[in-house]
Amino acid sequence: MDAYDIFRKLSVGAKFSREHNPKRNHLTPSVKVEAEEDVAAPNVLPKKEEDNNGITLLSTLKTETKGKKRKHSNPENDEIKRKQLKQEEINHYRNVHRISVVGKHVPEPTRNFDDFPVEQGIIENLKNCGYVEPTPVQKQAVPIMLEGRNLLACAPTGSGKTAAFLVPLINDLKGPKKKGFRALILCPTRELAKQTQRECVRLSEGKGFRVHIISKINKAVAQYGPNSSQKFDILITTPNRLCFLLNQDPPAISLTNIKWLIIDEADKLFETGNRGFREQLDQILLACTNKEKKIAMFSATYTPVVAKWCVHNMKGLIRITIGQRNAATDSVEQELLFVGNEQGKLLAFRDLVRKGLSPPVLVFVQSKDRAQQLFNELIYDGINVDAIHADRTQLQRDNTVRSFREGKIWVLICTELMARGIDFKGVNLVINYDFPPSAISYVHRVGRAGRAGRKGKAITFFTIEDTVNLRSIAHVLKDSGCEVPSYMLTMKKKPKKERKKLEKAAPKRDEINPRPKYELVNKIKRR
Ligand SMILES: Nc1ncnc2c1ncn2[C@@H]1O[C@H](COP(=O)(O)OP(=O)(O)OP(=O)(O)O)[C@@H](O)[C@H]1O
Repeated sequence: MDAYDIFRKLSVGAKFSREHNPKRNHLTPSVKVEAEEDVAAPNVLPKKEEDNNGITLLSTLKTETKGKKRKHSNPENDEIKRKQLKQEEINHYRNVHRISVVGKHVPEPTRNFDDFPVEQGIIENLKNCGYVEPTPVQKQAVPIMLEGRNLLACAPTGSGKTAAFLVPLINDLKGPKKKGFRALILCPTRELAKQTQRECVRLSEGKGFRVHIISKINKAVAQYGPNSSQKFDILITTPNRLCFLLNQDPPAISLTNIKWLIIDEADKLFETGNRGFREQLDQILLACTNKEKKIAMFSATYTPVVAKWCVHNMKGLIRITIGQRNAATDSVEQELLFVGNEQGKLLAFRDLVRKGLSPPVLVFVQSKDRAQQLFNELIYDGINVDAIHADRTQLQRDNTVRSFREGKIWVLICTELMARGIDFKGVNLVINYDFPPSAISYVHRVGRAGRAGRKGKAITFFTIEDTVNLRSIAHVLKDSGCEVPSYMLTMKKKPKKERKKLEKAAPKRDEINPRPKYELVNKIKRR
């Protein structure tokens, strides 16, 4: 009996199925070799996708499964395979943290603070701030800036963008030098500049940097002028103040040694007209003559004009976006409340107070006058309230911000001045008493609550006159997972001209509870 006979005897009654024999697939050499070779073949190198600007989309790595097959793996193929697996792992990590990148040779995101290739002292400072893990924008922006790359970063409000640019900047400047300013951080408001200065001092503790903010113009003219000792390192300022110094004859400040130019709230600084800073920005850019300088732009909102400028003017640019572009932070519960008319707003506000407000609360109005009018109303309701706007002196503004931070003021009425960047910890509620002038403004305003992962709430009053932007703002709410009536989403889109008009000038509104003049005067006097 040969082997064949033995097999037949043993297998009587047994059925063999090609499909259900697991060993077959496992052992069939052709299948196994094919799979291995497809991955290792040279034609599976990351497929480059050129976007409109000729930039490579690295996060869209694809694996081609068809192509030339090689019978034997070699070290070169193994290296390609290793690189590809690594890239897939990086892509996965980015997806988990909702990081998208556009650019060539984008460095991989850093997982933990201890992995940041920066001086240990800076890591200690981060930990001393109570930060446990880098936020997504920090994970990706820090390694990019550490490689000295130009960057445009868009990440939600309250997601830690300030530390994302300060950490690499502090590390790169190494220590104090007598070379004049080597880093310039531009912010749209003085309040934001002060806040950034505080964070910079905290994160650079132990380094001995001189972190300046232009507060008194006259003092600055003497301090930074041609006869200065150049003992400066980092300048944080608003464009207007800086341009004032640049416009002196001779210029009262030199930006020739600027190595890092950081533009915070970039889309605001790129706005034209009297509400924006475009002209000033152009002048500042011209004054930063160092050819080696790097530029990093940050904002919670994205506008095409900024992206276009960056693509054309920033060599080797990398763009990063965290989450969905121009979306409100998802840690804020948002509500749109129809209040009929101006009187309805005051009633609705008082109703909220009656039901119980949990401070701190920020209330946005569209103008200085209306901030004062609302203040005049609320102060007599026994609410611990104050107002901040451009007509108040610098000292008053500083005191108000401090009192609000310290919890001495519970309700702070403010204008668009405070919409961007200001980090009041633990703001529980934002009330848009006056409807925001645009969806972008809405995103920034509601972003004063729900910062650094905390929860918050935003209520936006609207009247029959606020329909121009209702649809786009309703979409922002919907995109961040909040409920909105379907009619708002399907409303007819208003012409761009009307929307632009609103961005430039606030609509006319009835005074907040007009009263006989003598009564108002008495109230203000008693303040
Ligand atoms: N890694 C971190 N872990 C925890 N908290 C952090 C971390 N990084 C920053 N923060 C805190 O998060 C808060 C928001 O940070 P930051 O002001 O930088 O936000 P932002 O992204 O610039 O917001 P905006 O767009 O409104 O300007 C701050 O209170 C900051 O101290």
